[in-house]
Amino acid sequence: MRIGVPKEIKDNEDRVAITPAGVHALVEAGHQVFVETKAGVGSGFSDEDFQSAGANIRSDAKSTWADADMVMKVKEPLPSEFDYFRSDLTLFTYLHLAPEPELTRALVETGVTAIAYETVQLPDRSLPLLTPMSEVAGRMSIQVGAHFLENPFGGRGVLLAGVPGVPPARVVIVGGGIVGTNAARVALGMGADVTIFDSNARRLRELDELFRGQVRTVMSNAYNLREHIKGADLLVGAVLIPGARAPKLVTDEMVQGMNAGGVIVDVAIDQGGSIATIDRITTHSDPVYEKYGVVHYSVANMPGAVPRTSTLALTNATMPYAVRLANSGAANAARADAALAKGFNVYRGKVTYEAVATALQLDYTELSSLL
Ligand SMILES: NC(=O)C1=CN([C@@H]2O[C@H](COP(=O)(O)OP(=O)(O)OC[C@H]3O[C@@H](n4cnc5c(N)ncnc54)[C@H](O)[C@@H]3O)[C@@H](O)[C@H]2O)C=CC1
Ligand SMILES: CC(=O)C(=O)O
Repeated sequence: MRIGVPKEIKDNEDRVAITPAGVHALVEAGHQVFVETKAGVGSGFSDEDFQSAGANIRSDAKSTWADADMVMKVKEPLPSEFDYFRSDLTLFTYLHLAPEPELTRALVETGVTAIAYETVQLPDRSLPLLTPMSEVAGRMSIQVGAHFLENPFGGRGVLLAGVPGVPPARVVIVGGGIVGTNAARVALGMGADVTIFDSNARRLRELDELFRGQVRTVMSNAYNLREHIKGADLLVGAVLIPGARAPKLVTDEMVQGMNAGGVIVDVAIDQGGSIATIDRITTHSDPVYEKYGVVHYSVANMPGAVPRTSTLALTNATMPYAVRLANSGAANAARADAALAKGFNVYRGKVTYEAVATALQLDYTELSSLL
């Protein structure tokens, strides 16, 4: 198979979908790999590094897409990339289609086989290709929050840890999965007072054990959220219902109850956001805006700011699946691997992931009926 890896074009997105080690694995298995020039530079990989591993360097995005049977990316294609879509193309990347009707329509109309990293799901319900970036974004959410809590950056001027005689900042995390757990770990490490919400009682028990009672675990419902968000300094949105639009759990009124100069980091923005006052996706170039006196941060590609760590972590997870797709072709790989089949969001012009179809009010077709 011919695999194309374009340079990412989203604002400050310096991750790349493959490393020289990944190129080596694919070439060893008998495939050809085209990497767009400078695609890896932001992650510390030069064209020569890729060439030495066996890649063919392409001078532009057009030929990288056009000559490939499968394109591997990090972020969802932007409108300028829709022209490259075609029915004999497999696209393997983050897609987050539930809040993206335009992209979904383009994939359906062109018949691309669109496999989303974020919905590949193992039998234990874990999401192996989302997890590494959720680990990164969860850890980053607290460091970003601490930064914007500083007075010169619009915050109320509190130190997460406080100091002897002055209490620590209050951090509230909504969603106790991978993002939430990693956020809690860093917030605790920095000395903050941490409260974590989840709607799953078993998860709350696990968190209580994991953090040995050092974080407050609270059942997620509107009443409890209102009580605990009141007076919070930093609020992290970290919920997920795989493939679906994020539920808006935090209302305008709850945000108004936060301390003035508090900060919201809505990591779940890539699925549409979980906080009512988050009304736009922000970028690394212009990451925050203010509403009700609270700083709002809603960057949908947070790990793109730490590309070296993120590219290595992401490709550790994606490459075994990429090799399987290249060796067998998309349809056979899906037949052989139920976890990978869950990644198929659009196939043969149909939406094959139910939560995406529901979010966008489109018809849903079971993948197995098309394979
Ligand atoms: N902005 C960015 O750059 C990035 C965003 N993300 C996003 O972060 C979000 C969270 O991802 P993960 O932690 O990996 O998901 P996860 O599946 O590990 O955790 C989600 C948690 O939300 C909980 N949840 C579901 N409904 C809830 C409710 N009503 N109230 C409270 N909790 C509820 C679930 O029980 C689960 O524990 C996803 O949207 C993911 O795509 C991940 C990485 C980077
Ligand atoms: C998960 C995701 O969308 C990201 O890492 O950018």
